[in-house]
Order: sequence, then C-alpha cells, then structure tokens
Amino acid sequence: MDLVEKINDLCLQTNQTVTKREGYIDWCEYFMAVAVLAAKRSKDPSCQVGACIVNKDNIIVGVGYNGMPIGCSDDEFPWSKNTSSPLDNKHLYVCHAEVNAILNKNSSDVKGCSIYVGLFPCNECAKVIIQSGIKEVVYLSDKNAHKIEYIASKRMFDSAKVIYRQFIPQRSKIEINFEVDWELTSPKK
Ligand SMILES: O=c1ccn([C@H]2C[C@H](O)[C@@H](COP(=O)(O)O)O2)c(=O)[nH]1
Ligand SMILES: [Zn+2]
Repeated sequence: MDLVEKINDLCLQTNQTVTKREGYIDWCEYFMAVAVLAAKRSKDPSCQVGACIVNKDNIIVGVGYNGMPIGCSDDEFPWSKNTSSPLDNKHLYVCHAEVNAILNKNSSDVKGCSIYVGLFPCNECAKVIIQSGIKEVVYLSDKNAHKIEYIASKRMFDSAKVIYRQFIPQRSKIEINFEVDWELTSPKK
C-alpha cells in the first residue's frame, strides 16, 4: 500500500473525502503492456512480438503474437533461421503478431484503430495494417530500421497516411503480481 492509499484508507475509516489513487498506468502504457504481455505467449526463441489493436473509444479489439499457424505444431515446425535447408527457416511459417492481432479482431473491422506493437512492423505487416484501415502504429523498438523491409514499411505508411510513433516508456516496468493481498487493498468495513 503506498502513501496515498494509506491516507485514503484512513479517510475511509473516518468518513473523510477520498482522492483517486496515484501511480495508475495511462492508456498508452496499458495498451503497450498488453502487447508486451501477449508477446510472452510467443514460442519464438529469438524474438517475441506482441500486438494490441485499440479503437477510438480505447477499447481493445484485437491482440496477437508471433506464432505458427493454427494446425502447424510449434513443436514440429522449425524455430531456426540460419538453417542449411531453406525449407527449415522459421520465416517461411511464422504468422506475425500484427497479422494475428488483426485476424483475432472481435469487432466487425479495425478501421480507424491504433495498433500497439513491440517491434516496428515489417513490410508484409505494413501492407495488412494499411489494407485493414488501421490509422496509427505505436511501437516500442525500431531495431530493424536499417533493413529494407522496414524502410519499405515507412514508405508505405507515409504514402497511405498511417501515422507511426515510438512509445517512450516513462517507467521501466509494470509489475504483475499474482500474490495480491486483497485484505490490504480493499476498504475496511
Ligand atoms: O513485423 C513483424 C516482424 C517480425 N515478427 C516476428 C517474426 C519472427 O517470429 C520474429 C523475428 O525473428 P528474428 O529472429 O528477429 O528474425 O518476429 C513479427 O511478429 N512482426
Ligand atoms: Zn511482419
């Protein structure tokens, strides 16, 4: 319990005005955190990507991460990229996080939505993002910016007027603690 929560707790006990708690995460942090959490489902040993699509009302309408297509076992399909046999390269098979998030949508469409993604989208994802009507890309890392696929993404986004901006975290981590002590966090009777 932080100081404000302790004060609020005291206020509650003495029937005084209670102020809202501080330290809550803002919308951008929340959506990027959902993308980062989704990435933890990825089986890719070298790069885990998550994506979270949000509509204009701040409602999450799709979440996805990079993984093998349905029916293609992630125990049987390859996860290597430097293979002697080109057919055993994971890049031939992995569905990208952005595409999975769009396909997983629980709304009729994603027109006008924003997509929060851990890694700047590749050219193939950029095409799908544009065609789906998503208008904004918020990304954490642009580590592939020098590669032609990613230069092509920006060229397409610029032409299609899809805004892209980097998410600069104001805190280095958001903790998820399953061992919450509900006795301490709920108001006393
Ligand atoms: O737009 C993108 C680009 C890449 N990914 C996925 C695809 C792969 O599983 C990894 C990249 O692996 P590397 O070992 O860094 O080549 O990231 C994605 O989901 N979206
Ligand atoms: Zn991609």
